[in-house]
Amino acid sequence: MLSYDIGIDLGTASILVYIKGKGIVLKEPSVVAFDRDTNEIKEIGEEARKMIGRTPGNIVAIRPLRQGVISDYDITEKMLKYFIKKAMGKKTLRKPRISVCIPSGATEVEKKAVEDATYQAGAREVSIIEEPVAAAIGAGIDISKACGNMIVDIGGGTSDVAVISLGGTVVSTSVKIAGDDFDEAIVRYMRKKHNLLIGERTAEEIKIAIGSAYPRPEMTTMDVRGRNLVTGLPKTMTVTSDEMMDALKEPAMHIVEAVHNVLERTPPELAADVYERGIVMTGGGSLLRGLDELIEEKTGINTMVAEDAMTVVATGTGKFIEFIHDKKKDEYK
Ligand SMILES: Nc1ncnc2c1ncn2[C@@H]1O[C@H](COP(=O)(O)OP(=O)(O)OP(=O)(O)O)[C@@H](O)[C@H]1O
Repeated sequence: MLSYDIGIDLGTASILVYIKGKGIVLKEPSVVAFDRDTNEIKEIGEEARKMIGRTPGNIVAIRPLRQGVISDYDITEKMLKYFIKKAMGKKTLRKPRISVCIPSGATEVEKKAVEDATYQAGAREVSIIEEPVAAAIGAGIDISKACGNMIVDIGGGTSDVAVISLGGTVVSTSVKIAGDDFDEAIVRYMRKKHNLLIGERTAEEIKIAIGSAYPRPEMTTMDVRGRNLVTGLPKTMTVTSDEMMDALKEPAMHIVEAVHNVLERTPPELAADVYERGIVMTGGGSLLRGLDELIEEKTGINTMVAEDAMTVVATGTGKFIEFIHDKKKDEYK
């Protein structure tokens, strides 16, 4: 019978769906637009995102997940249902097995809420996986061994740092400093240093184009348009990658501190494994230029960014189903 194994990366910013044998089939913003008067859902995902700031008063666009955890249960359930249906298409005969990943800091109550919502959304079997474990599987690390691996997963709203071994998290921390904070730091820098007001979208563009956390061999520049706070008029000015390094220093160092904090609490044997095997970075935020070099310099541990850093969590979540089934088979042997 036609059935699917599905992995869902339930992110604050976006939802990714992985189907075994097909790869990533869906990537959409985790946004829902609904009518406040009738409680009726108007749009979900990309269409809902387009409605932000453009809706009449009674229609509101919300992100039902905050820091990767359900803040509005009913809406999350409907959103999950919608994405699962959209990802699977029409030809399914049997309910899918679904694994969903949640941040390592989530509570039991939050875990249960995600699990219930997924069952309600039409799953035959649900497994909940912690984000760093999913990231490790997605990055191709064999997590079934008694060997320490460090994952630094930097998303939009949260960064998870974890040492995992034998399929579970041994030590971890979750900090609310990630990709979006880099954007905010750039907005603040431009206002303070240049009296230029820029939006967060522009800040993100600057970050991706010339942002850096570590000195580059050559300086790059970018023309930035904003509003001069003194005259109130539009203004274009050139910013350099060196300036952006200055702007991003503080949030980047927060992430380094989180890595230090986890290393300090890691049992010696596992710490030795991490020193030997290196640190693997995942998530969109890890794509900031030089962040790997900064972590490497400050910890003395070889650090690399995983291939397809933005999709490894979703891929790993999907592959987790095979992992737990293999594990169950081993237990019955
Ligand atoms: N090339 C790039 N350089 C720097 N940052 C990038 C790049 N591409 C994407 N990002 C940043 O990655 C972040 C989004 O990452 P991701 O999609 O992994 O987050 P998420 O999983 O939705 O969030 P969370 O894990 O917090 O729930 C955004 O802040 C975005 O600006």
